[in-house]
Amino acid sequence: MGRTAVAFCPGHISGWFKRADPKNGVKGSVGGGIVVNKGVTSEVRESDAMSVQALKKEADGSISSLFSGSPPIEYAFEKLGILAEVITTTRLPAGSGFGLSAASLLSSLSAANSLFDLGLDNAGIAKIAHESEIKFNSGLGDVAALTGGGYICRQKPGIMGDIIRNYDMNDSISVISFGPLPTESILGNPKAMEKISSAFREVCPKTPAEFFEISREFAENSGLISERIRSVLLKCDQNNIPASMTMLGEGVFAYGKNAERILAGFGEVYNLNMSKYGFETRRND
Ligand SMILES: Nc1ncnc2c1ncn2[C@@H]1O[C@H](COP(=O)(O)OP(=O)(O)O)[C@@H](O)[C@H]1O
Ligand SMILES: CC(C)(COP(=O)(O)O)[C@@H](O)C(=O)O
Repeated sequence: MGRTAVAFCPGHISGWFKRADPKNGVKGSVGGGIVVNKGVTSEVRESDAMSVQALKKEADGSISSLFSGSPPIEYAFEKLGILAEVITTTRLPAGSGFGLSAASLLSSLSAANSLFDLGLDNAGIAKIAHESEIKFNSGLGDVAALTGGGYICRQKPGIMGDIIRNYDMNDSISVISFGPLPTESILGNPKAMEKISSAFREVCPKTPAEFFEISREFAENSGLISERIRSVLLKCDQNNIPASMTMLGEGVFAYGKNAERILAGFGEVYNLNMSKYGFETRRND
């Protein structure tokens, strides 16, 4: 069996976003989100063929297969001229607004950097990951968000854009997901993106409460809230629990110690905390 390397990248829940104006040349988005402590662990193994296997860790600790093949990762590895067997593992549901496309890219590239001694730094890895996300419409701002931790406000697009990071989101974040909302299906829908742009406000939160207020106002104006999301949001409102829709996934994220109990009435709840750190470049240590 060939040599292997392993790396982790946190997830990222977007609360609000807007695609950046391509006129300024830098592709991506502006908006706000939370870097969360659960994400993707990637194992990269030397191989004479490229392959990607995505696995999910279930609540009982068992491992199930999510899917095989990941165009964004395969593209990034091809750009680097490397072949490898990549195995990603996550506790979180794919395609559900946790930024797992970005997290799987960053963790697998970080592990590859170590395994093949590529000499890339954080910015070098983020650049390739961001380029892959944009090419496959699998995300716009998650890579930039995951270059650090906290709850954030991205004021300029791209991985070198201005990002305000706050770190006082100390209570738990509970999330329920009713199923995937393939990011590309929204980003590739001009009408949906027009409504999303009109819902966007150029404001940045100073507190966790403000973060959820901005997120919720955006979600309400985005046209994306489904009936199932609406029923969860109403229950959270009745219990004074800050909550909004996970962007882009058919789910709800809610804040504070009482949130888990309220969300549990609707299905499986993922318990998360804000992560103080983003992805870490594994060097050839
Ligand atoms: N855990 C994962 N492992 C490997 N590739 C992934 C993973 N999650 C997402 N991807 C890749 O990113 C693409 C888009 O995923 P997306 O719907 O954006 O998920 P998310 O909303 O969690 O970012 C997927 O089709 C897949 O190619
Ligand atoms: C919201 C989204 C465009 C997609 O996020 P996800 O579905 O989690 O990949 C994100 O990349 C952002 O720019 O904020």
